[in-house]
Amino acid sequence: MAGEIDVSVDDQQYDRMEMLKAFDQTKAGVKGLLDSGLVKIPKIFVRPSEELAEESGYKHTTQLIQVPVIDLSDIQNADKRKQIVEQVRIASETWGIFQVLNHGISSTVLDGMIDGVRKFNEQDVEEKKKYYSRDLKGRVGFNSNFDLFSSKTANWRDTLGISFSDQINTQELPDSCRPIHRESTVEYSKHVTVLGNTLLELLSEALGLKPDHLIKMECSKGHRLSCHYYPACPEPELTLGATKHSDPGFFTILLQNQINGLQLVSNGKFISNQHRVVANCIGPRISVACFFSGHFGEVKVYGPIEELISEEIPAKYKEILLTDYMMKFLKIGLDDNLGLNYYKL
Ligand SMILES: O=C(O)CCC(=O)C(=O)O
Ligand SMILES: [Fe+2]
Repeated sequence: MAGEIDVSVDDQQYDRMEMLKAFDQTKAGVKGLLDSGLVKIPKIFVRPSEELAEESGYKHTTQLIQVPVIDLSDIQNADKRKQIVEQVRIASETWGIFQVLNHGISSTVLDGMIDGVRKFNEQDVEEKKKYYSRDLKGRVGFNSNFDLFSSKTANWRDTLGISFSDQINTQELPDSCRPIHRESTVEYSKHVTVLGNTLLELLSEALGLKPDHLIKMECSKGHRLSCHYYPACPEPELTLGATKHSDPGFFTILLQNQINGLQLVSNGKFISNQHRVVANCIGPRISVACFFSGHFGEVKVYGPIEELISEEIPAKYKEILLTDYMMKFLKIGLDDNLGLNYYKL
């Protein structure tokens, strides 16, 4: 139990590393802290007020911002598709994020996934602990803060990561998927792969490429579901659910329950949106980020697409080995992580 190890705030004897280790050793995550009855958040979660301030460029969730919304119905109709591709181009150039409607995934499948994440996190803690792991290459692993020991401040969330290869075979999945309701996760993964390929076609067209260009580059070859659980926080004004970062990988499809929390900053052809998640006094907020990032250990080299380079628009990024890029991202952790910017020419 989290309560057995003292991770409470103590200004006199604050040893951050010891506190991080103690927290990690509970294997019960942030939810475990909350269940132990704490009313003040441990210091490892407390952020400097400047970082938390609205002035840091974020729109506060109470000022609801409207990201571009793109309706995918009638996508096979040539005229409608042209309009959709144009919307995707504009949204990707200016926001780096958009919401999709009529994406073809039923609410039964979406709710099943969210419900599975909730049940996993709210099951008997001893059962959940069996999945606690810091092996970032593992197929299935639960932990609190993958970057716990490299980040400046811990995030108020727990995450179950599940990696899928392109061919999903239920039987091939380890038994450890059971607690998160293997069937609903597999079902969600299948649907999100179809949607991912649809989006890759639209993104290819929006870049002026053949529809199958990005799919042929194997941008949707594998994906990892990061199933986040943001427990209600007793002092949400002192911490964050997730530090400001932009995602690794080619693109991300995000599913979330009814509780808001995602905040955006828009920067400057298709941008990688920087975002962070606030902590809430209500909860849990549950989200599932599906990262289309190829496989870990992939020896494939990626660089700017030839068709998109010219004398006027020279290559802006170096060629990279996918595995090196992903390992670098994970080593740095979320804090202000700008992903591809480290590979600018
Ligand atoms: O929970 C969210 O809304 C966002 C999660 C996220 O940014 C991530 O997993 O990279
Ligand atoms: Fe993210």
